[in-house]
Amino acid sequence: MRIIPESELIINSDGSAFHLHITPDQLSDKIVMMGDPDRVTMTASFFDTIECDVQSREFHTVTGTYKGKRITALSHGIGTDNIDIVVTELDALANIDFKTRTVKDEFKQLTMVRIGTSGGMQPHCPVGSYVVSEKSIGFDGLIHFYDNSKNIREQEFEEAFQKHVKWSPFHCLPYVVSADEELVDRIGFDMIRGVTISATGFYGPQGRYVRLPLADPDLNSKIESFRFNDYSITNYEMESSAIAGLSKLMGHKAMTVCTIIANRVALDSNTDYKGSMEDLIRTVLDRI
Ligand SMILES: O=P(O)(O)O[C@H]1O[C@H](CO)[C@@H](O)[C@H]1O
Ligand SMILES: O=c1cc[nH]c(=O)[nH]1
Repeated sequence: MRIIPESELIINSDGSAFHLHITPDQLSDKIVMMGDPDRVTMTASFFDTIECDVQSREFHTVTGTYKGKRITALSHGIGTDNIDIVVTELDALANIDFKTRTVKDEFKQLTMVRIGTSGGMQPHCPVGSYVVSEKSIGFDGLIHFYDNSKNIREQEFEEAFQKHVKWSPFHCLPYVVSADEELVDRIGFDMIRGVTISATGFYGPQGRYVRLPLADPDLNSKIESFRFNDYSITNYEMESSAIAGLSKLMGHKAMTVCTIIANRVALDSNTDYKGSMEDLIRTVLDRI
């Protein structure tokens, strides 16, 4: 049996995972995750009991109970590079024996729902709407570092997308992955379903022109007009592709749902989204 070296999986002296700083017993198998550490505080304010509250860098974790369910809420910060850390450490907390550094005989499946903010790319995703990422397109390239990614990637969709937008050879190959179907049906049954791009930045990589001119100023209009079967691209955010991809490779269930805070077609935005976020968090907590 492989013993995972200390350098590959760093465990702190208190027995916690290197970045998340939580111990295996502090993790529930039902997890809600979000970029903003303060959103974890908001989520925990809906809990009936709090078991632990741990803060380390941008990773804020609270485990507690909500209507009798044990749930962990945690912040992952911004970007798919953080998701590599978070999902790998969550999986390790659940499936690796930290004492023997070996993979446990029995697999524990985690359920992860990301509750985020996002920019709408279609008129039917206005500010304030909730969009479930039925599929995600990763502009980030993270999944290509792992073996077997071709088993979970939707290559016809990827090829059609690259052709339509005339994808630059300077970028990583975009990958398409689906969220967990059962989870999407259970949690997002009354929400807008769509295809979400996980971008590698908020400005240029999402086609925002502030001061630096864009390499391809027409990319967003090509993204808006792209169709594959009945799918159109609905929104931009920065993590769902890696969450869906890594979870699928590891055997966990995951999905992302976002409240739309800017619409790139209507050119409007709303920074006062606390109420809409609170409603979305409560809905996910009720349904997870
Ligand atoms: O509101 P969160 O969950 O952070 O999600 C979105 O907001 C951040 C950018 O402002 C990115 O993390 C993006 O994915
Ligand atoms: O436009 C947006 C809004 C929130 N988060 C993003 O990544 N993009």
